[in-house]
Amino acid sequence: MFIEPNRRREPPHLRTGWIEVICGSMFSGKTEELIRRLNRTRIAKLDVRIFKPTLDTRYHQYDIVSHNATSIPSYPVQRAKDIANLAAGSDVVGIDEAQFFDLEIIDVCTQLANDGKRVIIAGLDMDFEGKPFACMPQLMAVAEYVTKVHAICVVCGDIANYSYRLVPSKDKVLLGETDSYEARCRRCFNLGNDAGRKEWVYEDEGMH
Ligand SMILES: Nc1ncnc2c1ncn2[C@@H]1O[C@H](COP(=O)(O)OP(=O)(O)O)[C@@H](O)[C@H]1O
Ligand SMILES: Cc1cn([C@H]2C[C@H](O)[C@@H](COP(=O)(O)O)O2)c(=O)[nH]c1=O
Ligand SMILES: [Zn+2]
Repeated sequence: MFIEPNRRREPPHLRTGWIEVICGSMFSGKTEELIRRLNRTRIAKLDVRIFKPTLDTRYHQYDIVSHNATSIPSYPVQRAKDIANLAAGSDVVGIDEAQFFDLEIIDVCTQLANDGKRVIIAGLDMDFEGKPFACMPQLMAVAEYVTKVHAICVVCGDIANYSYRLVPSKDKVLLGETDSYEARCRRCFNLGNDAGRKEWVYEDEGMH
């Protein structure tokens, strides 16, 4: 589990910010982990501002909602630079679905951290083809802390690192959930449609 650095007692002129990236495949718990960290900052009575791209309307227009139905209110914004203005005066900035923001999000997060804020940003590290997704590699490079979380492969039960697309679209951006994506391990992702569903044979016992 990520343990937060405790730097609250620094006087404001000495306060340094930092960037935390939470990344992984779909269903890996990125949003749950983001919400967990943000809730703790609210308990600490810090001024927290939370953002998501307007594009992400899957579960709710305003709230950030996990696949497990935990949620937290957010400001939907169209462009990364909108965050810079709306975050003025805050202590902590939370951002979900980072992969959908324009590349300016890297400079925006850097400036917020330079201004002494804690920036917690979650996003998909890879797209449906297993390629790095938009701003995510650069964000991981400039972050102080990177947490990679994993889902469970729905084909074989191993640790899943990939988001396998079940529908034929080749568009980079295609919103969806279990209707259009599966969490898969490396092997089952590479096998594609040939990946067989789990059917264990215990040789010792001759059981299925
Ligand atoms: N294949 C899976 N592996 C792990 N969790 C899954 C899977 N499918 C659904 N879930 C659910 O998704 C939750 C994580 O959701 P969420 O935090 O929204 O993930 P992410 O933001 O990474 O897509 C888990 O707690 C679990 O209830
Ligand atoms: C792999 C992949 C995903 N998407 C979309 C699908 C979902 O709407 C989000 C990811 O949400 P999550 O909180 O991580 O589950 O991204 C996409 O547009 N393109 C892709 O390649
Ligand atoms: Zn697998």
